[in-house]
Amino acid sequence: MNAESLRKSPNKTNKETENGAEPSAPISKKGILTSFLTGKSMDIPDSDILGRCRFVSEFEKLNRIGEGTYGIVYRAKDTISDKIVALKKVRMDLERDGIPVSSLREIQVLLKCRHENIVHLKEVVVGRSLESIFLAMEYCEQDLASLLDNMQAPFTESQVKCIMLQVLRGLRYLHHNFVVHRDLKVSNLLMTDKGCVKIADFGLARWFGVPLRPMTPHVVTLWYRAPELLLQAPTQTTSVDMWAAGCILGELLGHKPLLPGRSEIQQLELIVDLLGTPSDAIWPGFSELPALENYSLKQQPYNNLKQRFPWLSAAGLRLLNFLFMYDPRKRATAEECLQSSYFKEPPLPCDPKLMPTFPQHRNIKGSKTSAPSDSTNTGAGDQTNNLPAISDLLGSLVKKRRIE
Ligand SMILES: Nc1ncnc2c1ncn2[C@@H]1O[C@H](COP(=O)(O)OP(=O)(O)OP(=O)(O)O)[C@@H](O)[C@H]1O
Repeated sequence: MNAESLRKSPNKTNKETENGAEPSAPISKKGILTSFLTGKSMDIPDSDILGRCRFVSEFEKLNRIGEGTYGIVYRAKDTISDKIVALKKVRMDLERDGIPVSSLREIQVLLKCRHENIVHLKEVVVGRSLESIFLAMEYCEQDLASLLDNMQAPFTESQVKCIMLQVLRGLRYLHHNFVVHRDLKVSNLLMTDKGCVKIADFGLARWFGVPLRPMTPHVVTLWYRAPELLLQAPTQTTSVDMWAAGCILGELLGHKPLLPGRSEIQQLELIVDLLGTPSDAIWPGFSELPALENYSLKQQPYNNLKQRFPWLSAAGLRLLNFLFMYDPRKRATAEECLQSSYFKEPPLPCDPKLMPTFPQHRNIKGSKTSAPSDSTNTGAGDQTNNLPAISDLLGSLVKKRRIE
């Protein structure tokens, strides 16, 4: 496994846990699904809410740009508007209940999000068979993981600040709207050739509320996973995204992954090596966390962030320390980070438009791959009178799955 693929999925476990501790509600009827997808009342006719889906044959596949756990992503041209889009083919779980719950979540969250630092889901597109669904998203030329692996010179501090400000603005928007992303990492940060950073991949995202309900702890790719998740705290909040943001800031500043653990135990050890051993004094309730019943952390009294980043200003170190508060209740919020003096002192964040442009290696890398199976000519002209609504389509795919 090379650094790029490790960055993308280092020990990601249990990407979705339908049978875990998470409360769920049955989805089997079209109306319920419509309400799930839109958050609107179930008695509004589906077509009024969701409109009609276009067929994928209206898109010309250009090349494959990425493949994740839940789908293959293609660069494609919308032949009606001539615009370039990213077309993510949802990987169906035909052995089980059809459309993966992560894809339903991704559609549900993205349909409601509209922010320049969140990838924009333009529409849901269908293939010839009911089993093929595609997400047509705005196209971003780069993802940060591939960029970091391929760029000649590392980002300057002023570019790092520019990227982080955009990530934090995206997070502030999500958290204000009660969405926790839960899988923030450099490979899920995309960048346009205008220097605009977008948070992507909402397959693990959730709405949270008060009171906090238990969620499965095995989320967030290992390197970016917060200590409360590693120690199996039953509830999780937006602070898991903030820890991941701290790891991303460290990675951008240090030009390599900050905490590249190979197992959950090693991940905890790396955290303790960097930040010192937590205690009930700094993190009330720490010693009662479930994982500590069978395991004790090694003793390491020092915070080594300054040793790791000796050149970083006091404001930069303060920000990192704030993001790496062990106690999730004390950890920085996105809003607090945006106020940090680190972003107001030299070197100042560069203007996104002044970010350098990078070679679009992804457009070449995947070009040998075959077309999405439904992008062949399906006689779309004959079909346009009979387009299914998103809710009809998903309703027929979701058989008996229970989702939150
Ligand atoms: N809108 C987009 N524009 C350009 N590239 C994209 C876009 N969306 C996704 N990609 C590329 O496709 C890859 C996989 O996409 P995505 O992360 O959404 O899939 P996934 O199956 O949910 O992945 P993972 O296994 O990381 O959870 C990304 O790393 C990125 O390189």
